Formats: sequence, structure tokens, C-alpha cells
Amino acid sequence: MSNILITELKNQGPGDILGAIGGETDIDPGIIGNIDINGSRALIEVNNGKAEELATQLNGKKVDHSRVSVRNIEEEDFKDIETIYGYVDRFKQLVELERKEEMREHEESIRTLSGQQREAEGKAILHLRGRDEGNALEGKLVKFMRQHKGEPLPETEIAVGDLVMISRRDPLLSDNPTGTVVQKTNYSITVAFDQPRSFIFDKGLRMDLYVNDITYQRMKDALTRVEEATGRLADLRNIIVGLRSPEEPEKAEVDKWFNKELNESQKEAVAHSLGAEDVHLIHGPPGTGKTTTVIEVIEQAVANGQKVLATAASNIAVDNMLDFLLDRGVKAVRVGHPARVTPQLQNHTLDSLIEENDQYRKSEELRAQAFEKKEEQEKFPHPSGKYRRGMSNTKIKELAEEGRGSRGVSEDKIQEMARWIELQNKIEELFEEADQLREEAVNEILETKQVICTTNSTAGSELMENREFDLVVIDEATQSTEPSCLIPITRAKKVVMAGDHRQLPPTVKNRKAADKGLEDTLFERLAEKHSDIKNMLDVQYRMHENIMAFSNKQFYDGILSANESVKEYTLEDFQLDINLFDNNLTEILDPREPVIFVDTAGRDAAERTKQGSTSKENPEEALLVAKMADNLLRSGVQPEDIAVISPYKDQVDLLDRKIDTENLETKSVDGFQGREKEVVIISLTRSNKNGNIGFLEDVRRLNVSLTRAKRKLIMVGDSSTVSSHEVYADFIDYVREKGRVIEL
Ligand SMILES: Nc1ncnc2c1ncn2[C@@H]1O[C@H](COP(=O)(O)OP(=O)(O)OP(=O)(O)O)[C@@H](O)[C@H]1O
Repeated sequence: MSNILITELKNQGPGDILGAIGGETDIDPGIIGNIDINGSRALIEVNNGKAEELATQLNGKKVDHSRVSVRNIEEEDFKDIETIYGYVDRFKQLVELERKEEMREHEESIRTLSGQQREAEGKAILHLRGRDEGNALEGKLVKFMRQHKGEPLPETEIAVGDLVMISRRDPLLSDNPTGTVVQKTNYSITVAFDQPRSFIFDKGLRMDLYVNDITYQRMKDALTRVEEATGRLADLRNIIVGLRSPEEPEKAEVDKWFNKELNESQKEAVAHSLGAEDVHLIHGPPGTGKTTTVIEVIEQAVANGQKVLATAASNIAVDNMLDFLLDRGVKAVRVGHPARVTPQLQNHTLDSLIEENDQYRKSEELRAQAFEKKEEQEKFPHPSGKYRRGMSNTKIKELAEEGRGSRGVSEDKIQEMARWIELQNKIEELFEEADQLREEAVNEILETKQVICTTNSTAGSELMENREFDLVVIDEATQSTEPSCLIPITRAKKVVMAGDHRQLPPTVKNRKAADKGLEDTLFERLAEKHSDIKNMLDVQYRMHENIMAFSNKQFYDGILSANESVKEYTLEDFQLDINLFDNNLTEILDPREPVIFVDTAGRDAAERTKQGSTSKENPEEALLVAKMADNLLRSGVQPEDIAVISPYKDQVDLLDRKIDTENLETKSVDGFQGREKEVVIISLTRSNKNGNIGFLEDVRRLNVSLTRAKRKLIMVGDSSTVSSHEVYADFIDYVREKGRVIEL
């Protein structure tokens, strides 16, 4: 008995399958044994050794109107196949849940906020008129401007590359056209539409930032590639889904270190990354030089002649790597929309480099010629119904050559239509040639660069199709969901990921998707399952040792040490004028003391919830924090050296209003991950009788909060509330011992 596996079924039953075997192949359905259907797949027993033949004949044929894929498999492989499909199906569902959630949030925002409010938030622009700008490859171009001539557009988040929706009266109508922003000036935004509607050339239009589906689509495409993988990707896939263990890495011999300053743990991590066969993980706690280490891995790989793809979830993290690489003289190029790349790095984007390329220039010339021809074409009638009268292009050309009219269409019209057709052929030819030249130009550039830097998502763009890399490096991998990491991984022979799973995971909006695993990262899963493919960096270059110590014990098994250069540094080096501190704040702001907990338990500082909000705020705490910030500034600390953070968005808003100082950042804890400042003040916000601490319970959030400050950390909170959680209680005990707890 052998088996075939049918995939891509769409609700067909056993009868349909037998019917297709009878109808589409010359194999007798009588030799079929058990048919086991599971969702879109079926495992089918085949007698008489005919499985292979049946698979070949049935593959790509229709089973009750829809095409299926069929292959011959061994029964013992079926369990593995179920594992792979189980993995892929599960993640496709989670990605879809998240996509729907984003769509829902977007619609809710449109429903609950007025157009003016959305405009003030930078998410919509009102009172627009549209002007036809002709066609481009991307579709119909329409330029949108304010109705009042000469009025500039308001400040907006809407940027080149974003998906926008245009509406006239109701932004919630499902058939409102959507398009991609291709150009933006102070006065206009030009959008390309696939399927425009005629009202977009009117007045009274509104543009809304819309959900960008492309990233979700790329994750799903990556999952499909993972499912169908063969060769090297199949090996990596089998590790990822748990069918195989990665090879234990051997330490590579490194003859020459490019960065002479690397510490021992960084060198170990590099050597193991280079020696690894499949996947290697670099666990980098805050300030331990994750990126520094990853850059050395890339430089070494490049020196060995390897081609590298360097990615991260966010544009900022990708730019950061690119910056490091360029600094070190590595030939790297940034692929991605220029609008999303830091201005200083613009010259290194593919879009910018391509401008210098001869092939590309030629391609642009051809495109310009095509557009000229298109303009010329407008003088001639489009050979549509009323003129064409069923005549083919060949017929029209023949008639034109013979100088005849036909079917009631005059000779002149025939001549004009023939000219239109001739131009059309030429236009298509020009565009085709231009596309080909452009592709050659892209290949020329990408092939001469040793490293390509993109976001995970852009690693799935058309430009990157059919490119394979000896090494894929994913920085901040614990900030990427698993399907997002799969996008670059599908281009890899080998993968190195750097991250820290003791800090916050990627933001997942849909609770169900998060709980079912979209928040659990691939890095963490592999780190926990295969400790032998992980190196931990153990020297940090950011914080005073007392700022580091609690996190070190709690989250990093006490392995970290502070480098000499930072170990003892405090605000004392800043020579502040401490006489300018308010009396009641002198102890809190003491420049010699790096760790302070300000306890509001004895003070009337209760949290509150704004109407309709799910967040929290604490006005008394905000007032106190604002005074501290003000005192620090007064004594000589620069605003750009201070950050005020809170886990709660409403508290951040409140602090922002109270402090309102340029360059002094007020941010959510989640939004401040990866960043650092000389002084960080944390406003914990929660203060209630029930010891309810909400999402502070995720202690990874505490870890991020505690590890942002270099010289001074001040945490403000109500010990009687937050101590309901053991780790917070331990932290306060720690401060009592190694820092200073100040009860108000
Ligand atoms: N071996 C080293 N010697 C001296 N300085 C170092 C070393 N490694 C890293 N640093 C410095 O430490 C700082 C942090 O480095 P890097 O940005 O690579 O860290 P990271 O772990 O990626 O940071 P984060 O925790 O913010 O993600 C940088 O200023 C870097 O120059």
C-alpha cells in the first residue's frame, strides 16, 4: 500500500476525489483504499503500487472545479507533513486574525472620531479635490489638493508608500477606492489607483490612512513557501517546526577581528555564529552590543565571500545596522521605500543608487518616450465598441493599408484607429523594454553589494524574489513575530538572529492571536528548546552597575557585568547646580545616587481612568514627575538627556502636557525599548486599594523600564499597590538596600 497527498482542496469530498481520478486519469478508482480528508488536504491509500503514477497524472488537475496539488508520499512521512501543515495553518490563521484586528481598529477610529479629529491626528485630510494625472505603471495617477487653491495641506502622517482610501461622504463604504501614495509635497499628494472611481476627480473628498495589507500578504506568502519548501529551506523549516534539531555549532577560527574592541563574549558569539550550520542566536541584554556583534558577524561573512541579507522588523533598526556597516566600509545597500529611510542614509538606498545607473537611465528614457506616445495616442479615437464594431486589430490595420472603410466606419476613422493601435503596440514594447532594463539595473546594483539591508517585510518584495543569501541576519529578532521572521528566512541558507527575549515581545493587537502564539517569538522558542545554539553577551556598556544589578539578578541569572567605563558613572560628572533644587527634591535628585524609588503610598495620589479609555492616569504623580524634570533642567541637565516614561498612554499624554519641553522625551515604556538616556524617570501610575497592577504584571515591561537609564533612574510609584506583585516588591527591597527609597 502506498499513498498520495492531495493539497489545496476546497471542501471537496471523497466522491469528488474518486470522480476526478475516474475522469482525469487512466487509473481505475477501484484501487483506491482509505481517503482521509483533513481541511484542505487528503491522504489517500493507493493499491497496486500505482501511487506515483496517479500523483503524476492527477497533479494540477481539477477536483470538482478547483485545481489541486498532488504528490506521492510515504506513510511514515505523513506525520511530518501534518506537523508542517499544522504549523503553517496555525500561523496563517493568527496572521489573518491580526489583519482583521487592524482593519477593525481602523474602522472604529473612523466611526468614533470626527473627520476633523482624524485630520488633527494626522490620519486623514479633508476638503480635497482630485486631478487626473494620467496613467503610470502603478495605475491611474490622481493628484489631491485642498479645494481652496494654493492652500497647503495640514501636517499629516500620510506618507509615500502608504495605502490611502478616498471617500466623498461616507469613509466607511466598502467600495471606496484605495490606492498607494506615490508623491507628496506641501500642497499635494499623488496617489496611484488600480481601480479608481469617477468621483475621485471631484471636490469634497477625504483621504484616510488605510490598513496596509502588503505585510500580512508577505507573511502568508512566506508561510506558503515554508510549506512547499524543498532543499535548504526545507532543512531550516524542519528545525523551525521542530522536526529536526539544529547542528551544534562549531566555533569558527577567526584570523582577524575587524572590530578590535570586541569583548570575549562578543567574540564567542561571532565565532559560533560563523561556525553554525543552520541557525544561531545571539542573546543580548540591554546595552551589551548586540548590533556591534552582529555587524562583526556580517563583516566576517563578507570577508569569506558570502552574500548577506540584514533585516529587522523596524526601519529604524535596519537603518542602524546600515549606518554601522557603512561606517566600517562594508558595501551595503538599503532596499525599501526612501520615504521610510533616515535622511542621512538616503544616498545608500537602491532608489538613489539606481539614478546613477546607465541601464536605468536608458529605461527612464524609454518610459518617457512611451508617455510621449501615450499623449500622441490621445489624438486618435480609442478603438472601442462604437468604432470597432467587432473588427479585430489585424482587420483594422488591413483595412487601413487598403485605404478602405468597413461596417459603416469611415476610412478616416479606420486610419485613425490603425494609428492608435500602432502606437499602442509601440507603447507596450517601450514599457516592456524599459521594465527589462530596470530589472537589469536593479540586478547590477544588488549583485555588486555584499550586504542588502531591508525590513523583514520588504525582504518579501518583488525586488527580492529569487534572491538567495548565504547568511540572513535578523537584528532585534525578539521584536518580530514569527511569520515576520520567516519572510527573510525563506531567502536564507543560514540564519543568525539577535535579540533579548527578556524584554518586550512584538506588539500584537489581537488578544486571541497574541495568546495563541503570535507574541511568542521564534528566537525565544528556539532559545528555550536548543540552548546549544545560543550565546549570551555578558558585558553591558550603558548603565551604572547599581542600575543594572536588579535586572541582572532577576532576568539574566546574574551573568552581566558593567564595563569599567560605565560602572560608576553618575550625574556627578555633570556638575549640576544642586542649590537650585527645591528642598523637598534634593534627596531624590541627588546626583551621586543612581537608583531611587519615590513611594507615593503615604500620599493621596490615586490612579484614574478617563471616560471611554482603557488606559490609566495619575495626575498627582504626573505633577511630581514634572517638578523633578523641571528641577533637573534648572540645575543644568540638558533636555535631550532626560526621558520620562510610563507604561500607560494616558499618563504619557498627561506628562507630555505638564512638561512640554522641547527635546525632553515623554514616551510609553513600550515605545522606549531599545533607547537610552542619562536620566530616566518612570511613572508607574497604578495606585489603588486592590493591588491591581494590570499589564505591569508582564515583568518584561519592568525590565525594559529599569534598563533605559545610564546614570540615574528614578521610579515613582505606590509601593502598597505594586508590591502586590512579588517582583516589584523585590525591586523596592533592592532599592532600599542598594539605592534610596524616599517616602513622600
Ligand atoms: N566591545 C565593546 N567595547 C566598547 N564599547 C562597546 C562594545 N560593544 C558595544 N559597545 C558600545 O555599547 C553601546 C551599545 O551597543 P549596541 O548598539 O551594539 O548595543 P545593543 O545591544 O544593540 O543595544 P540595545 O540594548 O539598545 O539594543 C554602543 O555605544 C557601543 O559602541
